[in-house]
Amino acid sequence: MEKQETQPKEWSQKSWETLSKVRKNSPLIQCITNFVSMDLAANTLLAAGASPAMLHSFDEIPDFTPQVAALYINVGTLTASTLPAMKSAAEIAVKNGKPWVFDPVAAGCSSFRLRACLDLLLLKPTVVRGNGSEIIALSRASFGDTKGADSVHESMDALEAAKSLALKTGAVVAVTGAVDIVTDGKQVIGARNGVQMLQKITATGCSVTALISAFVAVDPTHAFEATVAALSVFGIAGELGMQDAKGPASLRVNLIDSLYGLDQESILQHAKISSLS
Ligand SMILES: Nc1ncnc2c1ncn2[C@@H]1O[C@H](COP(=O)(O)OP(=O)(O)O)[C@@H](O)[C@H]1O
Ligand SMILES: Cc1ncsc1CCOP(=O)(O)O
Ligand SMILES: [Mg+2]
Repeated sequence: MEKQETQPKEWSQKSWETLSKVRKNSPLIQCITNFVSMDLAANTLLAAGASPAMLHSFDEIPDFTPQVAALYINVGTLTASTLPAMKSAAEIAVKNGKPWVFDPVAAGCSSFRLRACLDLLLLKPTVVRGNGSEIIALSRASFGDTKGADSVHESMDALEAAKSLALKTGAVVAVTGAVDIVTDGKQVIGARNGVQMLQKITATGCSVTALISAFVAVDPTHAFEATVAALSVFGIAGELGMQDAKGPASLRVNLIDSLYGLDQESILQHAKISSLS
């Protein structure tokens, strides 16, 4: 039977329902993430109702990773000594049927980092979320056309790269920017929530990937829909937070407050989700 496409109003309802489920279930999310993002990513998860644990020691992974609802891996401050823990956690998550979500920060920055990201992709992430330059680097398996952790591409420039990466890896692939794109290689959904000022706060990308992990944790059989919902919810929190922000520092505070206080009416009113297929 042909799969029914979710309509725009259903997308916003789905976003609300998934946030409500995160609040109700408070999923435990293991985050192996970079030093810059630890604070904002953990606070994003707490504000959404999830339970973050920034545990990254190789020695703890065999005991701890099987207990989590989802695993989040982010290579932002990658070193040769931190990579084995990431690989081990991903393997254990997959072995235990837990979803894992990958943020390939600055994937195209160096051959070391690109190789590490391509190796992690072989360990079957459920979702990959990056900016335009990161997704293009992974899809072409080439480094160079990038500016560290920041993107030199619009998200829409990475649409074909995202589709091809999704087909190659079997992961749901999300590209953020003015339009957040989510694809499984066939279906493409765009979420147009968010404000440009989010780019002026470090680790907002890392934090929205952490949020995706929590949303996927409570709806693992619908990772695609959960990813769309998380991106839209984070963007709406940014829009509401921007209303009385004076700049990046106050937006950072307001973002967390808005996410914490989001209600059904605000989500249904503000969500801008549509098909790009
Ligand atoms: N031009 C923009 N307009 C609105 N929202 C944006 C814009 N650029 C980025 N965002 C939002 O900022 C957050 C971080 O995305 P992005 O800056 O692409 O990630 P990264 O920090 O990994 O490069 C996402 O929620 C995204 O939707
Ligand atoms: C600045 C920086 N350098 C290494 S990791 C990192 C944080 C990147 O965060 P984001 O990808 O969310 O902008
Ligand atoms: Mg990033």
